[in-house]
Amino acid sequence: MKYQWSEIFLSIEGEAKWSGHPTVYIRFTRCNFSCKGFNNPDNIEPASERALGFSPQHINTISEIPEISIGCDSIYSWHKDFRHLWHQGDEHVLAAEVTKVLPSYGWKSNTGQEVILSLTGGEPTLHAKTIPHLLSTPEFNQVKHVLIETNCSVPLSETFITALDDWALNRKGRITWSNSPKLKASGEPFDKAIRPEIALMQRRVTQDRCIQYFKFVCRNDDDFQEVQYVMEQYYRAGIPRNVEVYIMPMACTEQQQKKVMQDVAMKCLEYGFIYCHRIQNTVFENAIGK
Ligand SMILES: Nc1nc2[nH]cc(C(=O)O)c2c(=O)[nH]1
Ligand code: SF4
Ligand SMILES: [Mg+2]
Repeated sequence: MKYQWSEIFLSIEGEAKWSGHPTVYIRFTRCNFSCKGFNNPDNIEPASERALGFSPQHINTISEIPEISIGCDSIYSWHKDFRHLWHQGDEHVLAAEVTKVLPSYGWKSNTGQEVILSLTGGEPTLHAKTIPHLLSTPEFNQVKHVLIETNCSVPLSETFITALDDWALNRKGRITWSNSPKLKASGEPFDKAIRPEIALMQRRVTQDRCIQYFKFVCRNDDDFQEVQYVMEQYYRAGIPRNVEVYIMPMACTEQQQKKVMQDVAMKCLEYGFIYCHRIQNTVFENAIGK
């Protein structure tokens, strides 16, 4: 099967439940959203040279991309102007790239710590038809924990869920659904962004093999109120009220994160949500490949 990705890297998980855990990321290409509203009060076109501070055409490899500070910080994985930087190949080519970045101890360290395989993007569920085949490739025999970093807005097929469930049962593995539904501030329309039936579908992966949480990007009280409203829609549809809800400061850069993190942390205490720092911003300046 054919795969298309923009980067593969090893880092510590920077966000939410598995923060700090060793993780290999496959950043797939394409997204169904563009999230132009993030960190963009002046409504600048995020793919323009004015917003980026550089022209994508002049970039030859992904590591040359400077810090992105407006819009989606993963724009290079889905915007057509970055297409020349993408990679493609079959599952063996992709798995070989993953193996290159894996720590010398492989998928499990001597202390028993598992390396998470994070499928991110872009929107990784747009590749759902090919993901089960990828997970069954022999190079991934030792993978025990797959994290799907999704915006929870792309319908999931019965076939995909069954395949993930079979993989988890046979492998004694786990699937984490890391959901980042987009609020109004992202610029995406509510009815496209908030799809409780998709979150419910995720839970059809057998319960003891399935972890699910929600993670929202906030900067002010309006955003927190919207999270409350949005979660109510998920609860009504059948998502249990004890599901973990994380709030991340709206920030592409560490500077932006620093500016709002204290307010966001205090609001988390007020509303009863879990504060979620973007560790990769603080530790690695949100650099590409970290
Ligand atoms: N360290 C690190 N953690 C992450 N968690 C989610 C990420 C993403 O961009 O999907 C990400 C990322 O890009 N880097
Ligand atoms: S859904 Fe995620 S990857 Fe897609 S544009 Fe929005 S922030 Fe970027
Ligand atoms: Mg990132």
